[in-house]
Amino acid sequence: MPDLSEQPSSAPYDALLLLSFGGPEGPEDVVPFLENVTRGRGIPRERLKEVGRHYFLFGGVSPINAQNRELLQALRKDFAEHGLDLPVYWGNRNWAPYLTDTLREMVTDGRRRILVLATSAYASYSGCRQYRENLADALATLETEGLPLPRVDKLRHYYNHPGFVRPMVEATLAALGELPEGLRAAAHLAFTTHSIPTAAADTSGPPADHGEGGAYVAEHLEVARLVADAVRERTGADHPWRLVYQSRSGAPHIPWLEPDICDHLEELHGEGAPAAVMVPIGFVSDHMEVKYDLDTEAAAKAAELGLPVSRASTVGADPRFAAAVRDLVLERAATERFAEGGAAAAPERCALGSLGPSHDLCPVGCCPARSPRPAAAGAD
Ligand SMILES: CC1=C(CCC(=O)O)c2cc3nc(cc4[nH]c(cc5[nH]c(cc1n2)c(C)c5CCC(=O)O)c(CCC(=O)O)c4C)C(CCC(=O)O)=C3C
Ligand SMILES: [Fe+2]
Repeated sequence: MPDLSEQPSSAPYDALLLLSFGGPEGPEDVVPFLENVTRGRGIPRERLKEVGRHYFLFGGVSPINAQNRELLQALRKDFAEHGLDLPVYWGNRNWAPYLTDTLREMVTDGRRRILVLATSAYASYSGCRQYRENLADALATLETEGLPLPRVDKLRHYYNHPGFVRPMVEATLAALGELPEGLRAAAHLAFTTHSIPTAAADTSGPPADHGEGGAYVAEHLEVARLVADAVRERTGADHPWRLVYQSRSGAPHIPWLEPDICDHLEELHGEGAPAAVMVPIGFVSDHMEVKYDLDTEAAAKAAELGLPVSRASTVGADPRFAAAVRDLVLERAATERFAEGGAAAAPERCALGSLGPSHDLCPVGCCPARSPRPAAAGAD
C-alpha cells in the first residue's frame, strides 16, 4: 500500500504557470514583437532597428519559445515522475501564447489558486515587478469579461537555489574544457547579465536592500562567487572573475550598469589575460541575448582581439532545474498550508551562500516602477 501521506502535495495550489518574455517565431513577427516589448518604454528607434536586425540574422526566430516549450516538458516529466499532480501552463508578456489568453484558459479549466514561475531568477523591475504588473493587467481583463478571478502567487527568486547554481558550475567547467588546454588554468571568468539603468538597480529588491546596485547586483555577485568557488574546488585553479553586463539599451546619457562584456574583453586582453569564459548567469535559457549579444557580438570582439573565449550554457531545461522548481512549488505550498493552519511546521527553504532564501511576497516598494501601476502577487 502506498503511504498517501508521502504523496507530495501542492495543495492549496491547483496549477503552475510558466511566465516568460516571449519572442518572434518568424520574420513577420519581429516588428510587432518589438512594438509589444517597447510599448510606452521610450527605447530609441535606432536601438529598435538594431535589435530587429539581430532577430532577422536568425531568420526572425528567437530561440526563447522553443526553450520554454522544452522547459514545460521537463517540468511535466519531473512532476509526473515524482507523483506531483499539478498541471503546468505557459504564457508570455510579449508574444503568443499571451499571458492573458493562458490565464483565461486556466480559469475556464477551473484553476483558482495559481502559482507562477517567472523565467527570471533575480530581483529587478524587468525580471519581477513588470511580470507582476502583467499579471495584474491580465486579471483586470478577466474581470471585465465577468470571469471568476483566481488567486495568483509568484515563486520566490531562485538565483541561489542549488538546482540553478549547480548546472551553471558544470557548464562553466565544460566551457573551460573547450579552451586550449594550456590556457585553461589562468582563464578569466566573465559572469554576465542584462544591464539595467543604475537607478533601477539601486532600487531593486525590497526597500531594505536599496542602495548602490541594490538586490540585483548583490544577488548576481553572490551567484558569481558561488560558481567561481565551486569551479576552484573542482579544478584547483583560482580563476580571476568579474561581474559584467550586456544588452544595454536606452538613451546614452542615462547611466546603466557597467562594464559591458565587450569592453571587459578588451580590458582583459590589454592586461594580458590568456583566455576567458563568458558565463551568462543572468539568463535562464540560451535565448537571443545570449545567441546574439554573446555568441555573435562578444565572440566577434574576442576574435578581433585574438583572445580565446568560450561560453557556458544556461540552465535551460536541465532536469536539476526542473527538480528545483518542484522543490520550490512544494516549499511554497507547505508555507501556505502552514500559514492557513493546515500544517504543523514551516518547510525548509533551500538556498546556497549567505544571502538566504528570497522573500515569498514582494513587500511594498520592491523593485518600484518609474510610474506606479497595479501589480499582483505582492504586498502592494
Ligand atoms: C533584466 C532583464 C532581463 C533578464 C530577466 C528576464 O529574463 O526577464 C531581460 C530579458 C530579456 N530581454 C529580451 C528582449 C528585449 N529586452 C529589451 C529591453 C530591455 N530589457 C531590459 C532588462 C531585461 N531584459 C531592460 C531594462 C530593457 C530596456 C527597456 C525596458 O525597460 O523594457 C528589448 C527592447 C530592445 C532593447 O532595448 O534591446 C528586447 C527585444 C528577452 C527576449 C530574448 C529573445 O527574444 O530570445 C529576454 C529574455
Ligand atoms: Fe521584486
